[in-house]
Amino acid sequence: MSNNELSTNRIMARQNGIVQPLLTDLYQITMAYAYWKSGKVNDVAVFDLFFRTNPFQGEFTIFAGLEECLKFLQNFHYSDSDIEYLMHILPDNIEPEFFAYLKDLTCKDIKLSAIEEGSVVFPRVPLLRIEGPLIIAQLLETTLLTLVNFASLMATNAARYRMVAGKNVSLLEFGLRRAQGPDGGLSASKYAYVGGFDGTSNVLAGKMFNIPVKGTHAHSFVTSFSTLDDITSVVLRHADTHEQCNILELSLEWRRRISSIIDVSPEEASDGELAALMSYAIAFPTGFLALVDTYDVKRSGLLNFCAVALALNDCGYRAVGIRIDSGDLAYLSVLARSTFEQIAEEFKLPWFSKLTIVASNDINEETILSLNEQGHKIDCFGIGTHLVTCQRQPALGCVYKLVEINGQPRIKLSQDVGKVTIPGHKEAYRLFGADGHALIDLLQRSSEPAPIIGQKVLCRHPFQESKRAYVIPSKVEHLYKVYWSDGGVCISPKPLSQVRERVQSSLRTLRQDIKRNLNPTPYKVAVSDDLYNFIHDLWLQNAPIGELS
Ligand SMILES: Nc1ncnc2c1ncn2[C@@H]1O[C@H](COP(=O)(O)OP(=O)(O)OP(=O)(O)O)[C@@H](O)[C@H]1O
Ligand SMILES: O=P(O)(O)OC[C@H]1O[C@H](OP(=O)(O)OP(=O)(O)O)[C@H](O)[C@@H]1O
Ligand SMILES: O=C(O)c1cccnc1
Ligand SMILES: [Mg+2]
Repeated sequence: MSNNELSTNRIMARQNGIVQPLLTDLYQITMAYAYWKSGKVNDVAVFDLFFRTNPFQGEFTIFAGLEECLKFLQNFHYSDSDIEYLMHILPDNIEPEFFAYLKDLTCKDIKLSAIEEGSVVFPRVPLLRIEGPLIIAQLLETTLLTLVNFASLMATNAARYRMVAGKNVSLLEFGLRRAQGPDGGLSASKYAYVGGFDGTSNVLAGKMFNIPVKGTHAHSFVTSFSTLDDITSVVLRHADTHEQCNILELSLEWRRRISSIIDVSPEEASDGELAALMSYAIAFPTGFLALVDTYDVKRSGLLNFCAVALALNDCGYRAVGIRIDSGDLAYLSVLARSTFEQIAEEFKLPWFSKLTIVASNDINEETILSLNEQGHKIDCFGIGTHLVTCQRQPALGCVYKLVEINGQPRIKLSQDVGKVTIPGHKEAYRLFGADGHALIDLLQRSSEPAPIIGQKVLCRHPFQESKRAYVIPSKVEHLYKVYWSDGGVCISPKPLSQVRERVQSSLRTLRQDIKRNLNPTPYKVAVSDDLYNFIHDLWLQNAPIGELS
């Protein structure tokens, strides 16, 4: 086995067990029977998978889910129990030979071309092109859509959070408890990472996808302690000397000493909270990151945290930081940072001023933008609900449309021009300007020669005759590669970390005005002159001529 095959096997090894041929809509199977019955077994189809509108009122989308689509093709097979179940639910008149046909079905005759996973993509440009026997290509529709739609929506959402947060802030995904069920939660963690998050609290996602797992602790850990008597073990060995340190005595002493600096009386601070933080510090002396908003950040949490952090320092350990999960996150983060700076200055501990401040609590894109405007000192956002449920737009509208059958183009007409499909077997090219930015995506008929660097190309709006422009590309990127043919994967999927890097490098090719949050400029998607005429001839051929009476 070659290295390439080995790495393909490693990456392709795991897929969520519910992704299987029956994870589809019933109509795919009933259509398959009707196709089979009407002698269409040898028909060859081309389907395009694309979306019509970018999500989140934005002007770009991140394409994700390709690796899972390839795993699905690789594993596509109806088991005996699948066939039994289908026999049970389909009408009695279904011919038994159809089930024998299904039993042997695999994706060996399918060819899948796709844009690279992690790329920025735009409306109407197919993300996937599926060619092969009509019946099997049809049977793939729903599963491919469910694998691409949520993955791309999540990756786009995460990339948008990354853009507003900036590259110096760390982003953690905390959404499992709020996600659309266990599968939604698992996919959300995976594609949040692809979109630019740094880690997840979801342990299974960490194991399955090799994503860094991170976290702090919950309020329950603090509220489970009521008094200082609740702490049974107070001893921590010094990191270097291994001498025993009494964390309780040290923390109480520090709390008394720093209370005047912070201007909070130790009597106001919660002893239960101090007991909890000391216990956490003893359990994780090298990873002490404490939740400080259980009672009152200013009057209790910060004082208790700093006392325990200084006690840990006496034992040779450096605390990591705090998490704030309620209140005014701008104000409280600034307050926390200035407290850390005061202590750093007073006790000549420069690292204390750099302690990490994590913020969480119903954060969304707008909250981050607003916090940026106000000024804050947050190093890390922990984000759950809005991220994983894509609350601002809960679905991406990818569709799967037949564009060619047995070499003949197919068009789906609609009163809504935006919904008319672009027929035929096509290629997509991204044309870049001299400054390195992507200028336009161009769809052409596959029979046309590719655009050439330095040569003028006429780019036309697919439906509005007067909208056209000449483009002289400085670089031309052919967007499709064949990822699956002859029953196997042709290009090894990249590790997730590389797909994540691809997202950022692909986003860098977009002009800033296309990426901005408010009223972004649309990116242009065009068709060649040849494809334009092809669409419109076919449109006229297929649109019935009405009669006025
Ligand atoms: N400075 C800020 N600017 C804008 N939004 C903020 C700021 N600070 C916090 N928020 C957001 O405001 C909301 C505050 O939530 P909420 O009204 O539930 O208050 P809370 O602080 O969680 O109260 P509680 O103590 O009851 O938990 C959250 O969505 C939070 O992300
Ligand atoms: O707010 P999200 O973006 O969804 O982030 C995850 C939230 O989950 C946790 O607590 P949880 O919300 O379960 O309880 P709490 O609101 O009482 O802290 C955590 O403290 C965050 O607040
Ligand atoms: O680790 C955390 O702080 C965390 C994890 C999940 C949800 N909220 C917070
Ligand atoms: Mg909450």
